[in-house]
Amino acid sequence: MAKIIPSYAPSHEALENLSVTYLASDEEIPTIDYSLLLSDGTNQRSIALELLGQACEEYGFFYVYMVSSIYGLVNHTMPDDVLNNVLKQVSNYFDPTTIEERMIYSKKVPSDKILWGLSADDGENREYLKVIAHPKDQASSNLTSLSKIIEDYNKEMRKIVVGLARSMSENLGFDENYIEEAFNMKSGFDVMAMNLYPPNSKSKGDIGLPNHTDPGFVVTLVQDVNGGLQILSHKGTWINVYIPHHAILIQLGDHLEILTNGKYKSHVHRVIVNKNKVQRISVVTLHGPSLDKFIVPGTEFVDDENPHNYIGMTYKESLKANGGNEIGVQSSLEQIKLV
Ligand SMILES: O=C(O)CCC(=O)C(=O)O
Ligand SMILES: [Fe+2]
Repeated sequence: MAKIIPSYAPSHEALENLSVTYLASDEEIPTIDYSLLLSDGTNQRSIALELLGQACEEYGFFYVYMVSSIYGLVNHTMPDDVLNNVLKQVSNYFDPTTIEERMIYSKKVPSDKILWGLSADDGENREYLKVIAHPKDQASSNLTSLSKIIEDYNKEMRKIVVGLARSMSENLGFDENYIEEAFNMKSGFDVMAMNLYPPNSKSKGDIGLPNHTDPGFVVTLVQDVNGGLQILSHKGTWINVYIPHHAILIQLGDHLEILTNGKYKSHVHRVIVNKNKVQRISVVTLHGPSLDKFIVPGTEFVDDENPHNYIGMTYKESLKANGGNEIGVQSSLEQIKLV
């Protein structure tokens, strides 16, 4: 029987241009109907929770999406206009004629609240802007024309992330506040990375963003078009991330892996650029614990069979453990892992 290609997959023409080295499978990635997670005490909620548990334990990534209407609207609580606006405004922000204005944010000193970069080399091809979106007293407010939409978008996204934290806590066998408290999420350190692939100058090579995992609790991602992001699955194969329009991709972060002593894992991912043919915008938020929160595997996840696998440290220390800075939010999992 012929395979039905979902309407949100890229065209054959787009795929033909992709170097063979970076081919990945079009395996479906797990989907979670967010409204069912919120529906109190129903049988459907138990099923949604079970699917979420499987997605976290096996895959480490999934997208939030409405199961009952395959090509329809997505069923999370992010208002459509906020989602449209963030993508549109970020696209405008990366106007090639105003690059010089953005360059003032390229200074890499640890105290920076905002970081801009442009790479066009063998290792990376993207233009990006990283800002602190939460907590308010540390946020990069009023520094760019994007401040208002960033605030609106992050406010909505945080509600979804808190809902996921509660459901995941239940799945792990705890009170629903377990993850929120373990990460002190009320003061959680959220960094938004806005990415343009390839950057306005021509890209050199296929890599948009090299293999990496991300720190934090979870990473949320929205994008304007599909194509480019690939995640390494638990089976050791690369999966193309094709998600429906307006769906939100959730990837588990390093610190959920640390808290659960490896029961839930962050997964390596990368971005491949398509020979400069299609430009893509992604808005990626790394939702972290509060900077001063000490993160260590929960005692409930440690026993004779599962010894302590990670060194405990504050979130702030972990962001600096590989020589990076806070706003850079690079993974330090290699430095934190004991085995
Ligand atoms: O833009 C993407 O598709 C992924 C970006 C990413 O992985 C990141 O910013 O950490
Ligand atoms: Fe990432």
